[in-house]
Order: sequence, then C-alpha cells, then structure tokens
Amino acid sequence: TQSTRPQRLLSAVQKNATRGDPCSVVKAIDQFCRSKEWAMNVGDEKGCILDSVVSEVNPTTVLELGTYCGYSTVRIANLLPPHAKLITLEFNPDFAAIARQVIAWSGLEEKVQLVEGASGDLIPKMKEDFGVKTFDLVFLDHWKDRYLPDTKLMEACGLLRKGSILLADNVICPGTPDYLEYVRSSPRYESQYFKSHLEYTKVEDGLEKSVFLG
Ligand SMILES: O=C(NCCc1nnc(-c2ccc3[nH]cnc3c2)[nH]1)c1cc(-c2ccc(F)cc2)cc(O)c1O
Ligand SMILES: [Mg+2]
Repeated sequence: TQSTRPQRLLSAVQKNATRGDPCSVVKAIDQFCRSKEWAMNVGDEKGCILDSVVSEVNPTTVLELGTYCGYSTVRIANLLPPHAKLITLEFNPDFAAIARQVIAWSGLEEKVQLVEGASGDLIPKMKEDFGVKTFDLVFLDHWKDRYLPDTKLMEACGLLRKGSILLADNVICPGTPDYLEYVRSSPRYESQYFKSHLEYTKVEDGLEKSVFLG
C-alpha cells in the first residue's frame, strides 16, 4: 500500500535527525519539505517568529490547535521552561499517530500532551479533564474556519486571562478573514501582524499575535 505524506515525513525524521535532538528534527522536516515534498508545517521562516513569541511569553501552559505532524509542537516544546506543559489538539487520527512519533523522536514527550478530537468538543473540557486554569499562549493552526468559533469558545470557558497571547498561523494564506476582523476590531484584543511567507514558498502569509485584555 502507498505511504502517505506524513509517513514519508516521519521516515525522513527517523533517517536524518538525531533521537533526542529537537533542533535536528525541525531541520530534517524543513529539509524534507524544501527538497522533497511541500507539507503544511508552519516552516522555518514563520517558525522563527513563533520561536521569538514563545521565548518572549515564556509560557507555563500552552494550547496548540492543529498538531498535524508535530513540527510546531516540537518547536514550541523545545523552548518551554521545565514543568511547563503544551497541550496539542489533533482531529485526524493518522496525523496524530505520526505526530506522536515525531514528538517522541525529539525527546520532548514529557512536555507534550497530544489529545485526539475536535477542538469544539475538547476546549470545554480543558479545565475539568486536563486541569488547566488559563492558557498563557494559544497557537492556532487548525482548520481556518475554526479559529473564530474556538476563540469565542475559549473566552466563554474562561480559558483566557488578562495578557493571554493568541498567535494565529495562515491569516493571509489560506486566510482567516472573520478571525482577523474580530481580533483587530474587538476592544478586548490588541493585535499585531507579522508579515512573512507561506511555508517553503514566496507566497505572502503571516502570523497575527493578539493579546487578550480581559
Ligand atoms: O489546513 C491547514 N492546517 C490545518 C490542518 C489541520 N491539522 N489538524 C487540524 C485540525 C482540525 C480541526 C481540529 N479540531 C481539533 N483539532 C483539530 C485539528 N487541521 C493549513 C493549510 C495550509 C495550506 C496553504 C496553502 C495551500 F495551497 C494549501 C494548504 C497551510 C497551513 O499552514 C495550514 O496550517
Ligand atoms: Mg499553518
């Protein structure tokens, strides 16, 4: 049977990256996506912006929406202080299975909890089932039409506190117009656009960083 792109990406990690070395896992995926097959990881260019935001926030509790193969999961987890936790939600079981192996290869499984399921179902369970109070940082990188409803859901569930940071991928390509309009016009958010490019291409894309004001 034919392999899938996530399976080929995992093979490239297992072949080219050193077990327990997160940076080599990130490099191996970027090299695979630049030289062999494009894949929808946040990538190296936007990844540097992600790294700088994570380092600045220095979060204790992070939520990632949309794990895919675990590329941004590894980038974020690699920068977390000891005892910090990253919860990442993935809807697609095939993506989740690959991501678990990529995260394990990087040696960061202690810092990461990958949960399979729909964000709309899981977000309301964060407090009770996952012992979360509020999130210091949320990285939105899942279905683009879920960014806005899930942000409103996080507000409603009391998962955001004054100063919580939302960082959203793909606000230009594929685009999240309703989400952008919301965080840029709402008095409850202070937003900033980081212009970049769609991973591994010259197409414009960017990250939107929004501070929840409470
Ligand atoms: O669709 C994307 N990302 C989403 C995958 C995903 N992976 N997991 C989910 C999920 C969806 C519900 C969920 N509910 C709970 N977890 C969930 C996870 N969605 C995506 C697409 C592109 C892209 C750009 C240009 C093109 F020509 C084609 C494609 C670029 C990107 O950077 C992306 O992130
Ligand atoms: Mg993305």
